[in-house]
Amino acid sequence: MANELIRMQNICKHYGHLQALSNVNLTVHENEIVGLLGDNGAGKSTLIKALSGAIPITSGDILVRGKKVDIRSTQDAIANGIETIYQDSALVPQLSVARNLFLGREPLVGPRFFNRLDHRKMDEVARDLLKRVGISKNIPPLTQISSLSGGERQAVAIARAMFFDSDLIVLDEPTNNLGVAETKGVLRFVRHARDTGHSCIFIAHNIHHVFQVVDRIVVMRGGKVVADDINPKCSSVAEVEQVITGISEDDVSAAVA
Ligand SMILES: Nc1ncnc2c1ncn2[C@@H]1O[C@H](COP(=O)(O)OP(=O)(O)OP(=O)(O)O)[C@@H](O)[C@H]1O
Repeated sequence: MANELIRMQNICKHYGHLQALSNVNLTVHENEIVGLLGDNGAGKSTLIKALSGAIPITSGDILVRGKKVDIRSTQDAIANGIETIYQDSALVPQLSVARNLFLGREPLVGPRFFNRLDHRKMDEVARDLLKRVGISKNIPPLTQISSLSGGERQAVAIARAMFFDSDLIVLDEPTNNLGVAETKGVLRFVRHARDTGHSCIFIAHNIHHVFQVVDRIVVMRGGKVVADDINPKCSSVAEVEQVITGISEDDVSAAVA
């Protein structure tokens, strides 16, 4: 088993009286893709938001490579090697692909106080990166994000996480609303991310997509982890669906009879 990268330990989150997470434990190893599944309201997004610094947790610990860390903001998460890509990817539609790849971390040239954005470097890196993730053909780095398809946008967001060498890339519903070819592209990038030494947490409602890429499946229900070691190679989609809903085929037959 590879080394442990991230450990979320006894995580609790209350929204007022509602307990969205109760004593959740989640571990991700180096070079591992973990699929996080659960029905609506199971607590997946809350857990991921806690890991990415978007919301504070009520109690619990987050450890990176065995060391306790304090993640209170997106910057804290990024500094700890955790990059989260949401459904809408947090890209700026009016800016180019190259600018979006460097958003908030743009390289500068020129003397201090008189420096300016290093467009040439951004273009060079963007061209190389797009080629590496396989979307260079029709997309020059100066293309505006607004003219890209959903899948291409996801690819740019994943490329950004890979370029900044995030240890963990969290993908929240990356295949939602995507066509067949675009979905294939995103799944390919996820595999590519693992093959180049990154780990991923992959959240999706479409279990078939999850089965295609992940090494291990974790299931949440009612704010708790109810299974954390499902091997997609040894389980069927129907079995995992049962774990997600907590309802067995026998229960369904009995209710219908
Ligand atoms: N900002 C909030 N304020 C109050 N309650 C919230 C808030 N965000 C989420 N919740 C509640 O916390 C619980 C877990 O929600 P969460 O969004 O984490 O579930 P999820 O598994 O991501 O669901 P989905 O797949 O529908 O996105 C739900 O009961 C939800 O209503």
